[in-house]
Amino acid sequence: MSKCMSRATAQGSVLYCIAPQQRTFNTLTGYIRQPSSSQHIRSTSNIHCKYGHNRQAVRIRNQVQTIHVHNVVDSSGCIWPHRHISTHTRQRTAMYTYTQSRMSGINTHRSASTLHSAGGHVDKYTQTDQHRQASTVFALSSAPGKSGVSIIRLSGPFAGDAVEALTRRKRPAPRYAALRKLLHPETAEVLDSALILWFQGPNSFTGEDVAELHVHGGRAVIAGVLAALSDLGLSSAEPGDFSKRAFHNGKLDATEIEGLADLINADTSAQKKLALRQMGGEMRRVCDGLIERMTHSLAAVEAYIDFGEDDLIESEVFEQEKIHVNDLIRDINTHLSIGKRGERTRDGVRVAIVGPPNAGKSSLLNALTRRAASIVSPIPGTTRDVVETLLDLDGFPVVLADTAGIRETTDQIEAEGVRRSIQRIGSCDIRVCVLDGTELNSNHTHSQLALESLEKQHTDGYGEDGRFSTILVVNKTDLMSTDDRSAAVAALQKQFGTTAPISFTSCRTDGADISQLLDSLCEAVKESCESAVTGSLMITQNRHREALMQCVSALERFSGSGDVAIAGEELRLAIRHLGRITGRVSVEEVLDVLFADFCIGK
Ligand SMILES: Nc1nc2c(ncn2[C@@H]2O[C@H](COP(=O)(O)OP(=O)(O)OP(=O)(O)O)[C@@H](O)[C@H]2O)c(=O)[nH]1
Repeated sequence: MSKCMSRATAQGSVLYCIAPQQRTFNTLTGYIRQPSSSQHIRSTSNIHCKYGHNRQAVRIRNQVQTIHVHNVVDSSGCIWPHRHISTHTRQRTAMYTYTQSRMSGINTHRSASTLHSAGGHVDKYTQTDQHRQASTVFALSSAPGKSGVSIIRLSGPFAGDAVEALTRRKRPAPRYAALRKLLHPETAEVLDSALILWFQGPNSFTGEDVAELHVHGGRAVIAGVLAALSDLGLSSAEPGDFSKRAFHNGKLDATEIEGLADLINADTSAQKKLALRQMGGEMRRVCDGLIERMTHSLAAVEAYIDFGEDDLIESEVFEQEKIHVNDLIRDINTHLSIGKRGERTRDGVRVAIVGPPNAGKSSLLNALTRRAASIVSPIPGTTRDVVETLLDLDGFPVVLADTAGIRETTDQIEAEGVRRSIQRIGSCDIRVCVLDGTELNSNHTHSQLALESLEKQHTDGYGEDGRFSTILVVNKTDLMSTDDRSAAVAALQKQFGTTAPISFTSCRTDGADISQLLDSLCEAVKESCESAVTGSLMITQNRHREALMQCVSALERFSGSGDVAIAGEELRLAIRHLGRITGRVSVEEVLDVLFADFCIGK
């Protein structure tokens, strides 16, 4: 085996490393406790060692099979003991530590040969050590870019050591902020003065050891600290890494993680409230309650299958459980019947402004958003496609869409726009149908066509929640007389009934009057979300809805089944569907209940 000698120098210290020339051997870093010195020594080859804070270690990165590190000689002539280091190919990082007490026993002024013959100061290599650094992740947890303070978060078994290596002091007491200087572990360069928070696992967000470094939010500071952590052998966190660790350590379930993501993305107060509720575990509690009930039923059915013939379990058990399951179906359907309020609050209520050309739809969108989001012109058919913009209406998120004016046309592009408008009428939550008040009483064909499209898409004008989900807007009131208004109301009520909300607006460029419409729209938007913010259950994602619906289907099959074994399978399937929402369900749960409730084995 060929050997190479690397000579490392830095600020007057010299370290000689003699190591085999291994194909896969890339980097060797060491933390050598040296009370008299904390200088960093960088090798001229790809090996480098340094004087670190509290212990000596030799870390080998990359995929290394066998490393022989022979004489390591420091500047004072000491030869560090011979060692033979073997690692696995799959181990990315191996770490060999020398305890403080043993190192302090080494007389650094003794001759090289004396020390060499003394030999054997290597601590036992532990499997855990190999993975500690690599399995510890770090990331900038606050928004990137310049800021007053930025937070870098570390999570994993090496988090505390990393803090000590950066500060060259003991880690702070858990949950107490401590002001510390951060120093580069190799160069001792001052990186920043930071506030450090230490959370001893499992009492942390991820359930692991976690440290937060509150550094000054300059780009160079952040880059310096991140590079130092990388130099320490820690891994950069993947997106969602911290939450994933929290999930795997049982700190958060899937719905709470979704709530956390929603909270971070919340733009309006309603979205924030909804996210906080979900993050607080409301969905989990509902699901856990339902799963518990199903698990009891399954336990009873399983017991009947296994012991029914021996008359240990009464034969009515199956029928009794069917009653319980029917109650479950009713309860889940109640949750589903609340509609898409949670999803609307999370993703925004879809409001479409529809109507004939030139009625003032784009003008209205601009007045509502208070910016020129859509092109306004006296030429009919200006808007060709759906123009979407986001609006915060009294804390509720709204996706407001301007659409092409509905009319018969031979222009292919405009016809496509009209098709999209009609499609939007059918798919949105609330329709705002804008009509030109000056043309309404003259049986204007375009207005009629737009109103007919509304009726076709939404036969009676009532939405899934049983409320009239279309607001009729009579625009250009600045050009209308009082008699015109009364006639417009009469005409619209004749077509849509007296409960149809009608608003009068004027979108003149020199001052819009849309207050009446704003009130109606706010009310409609609130109504379409409200129970999600205040009510008992919020289904915020389509996947929740689908899982609940699949669960109900399986429960219905259970109820309809005459075969207890098949019915048991359906119940198991129903539990699995519900378990997918929270990401937690296991066979053990069923076994636990089975044995606890029936005392089998007596
Ligand atoms: N006097 C008056 N004019 C208005 C009012 N609202 C809109 N207009 C004018 O009506 C014309 C058409 O307005 P738009 O907002 O482009 O109408 P639209 O419904 O989007 O038209 P299309 O793009 O063809 O569908 C423009 O000249 C506007 O300035 C209003 O309340 N009063």
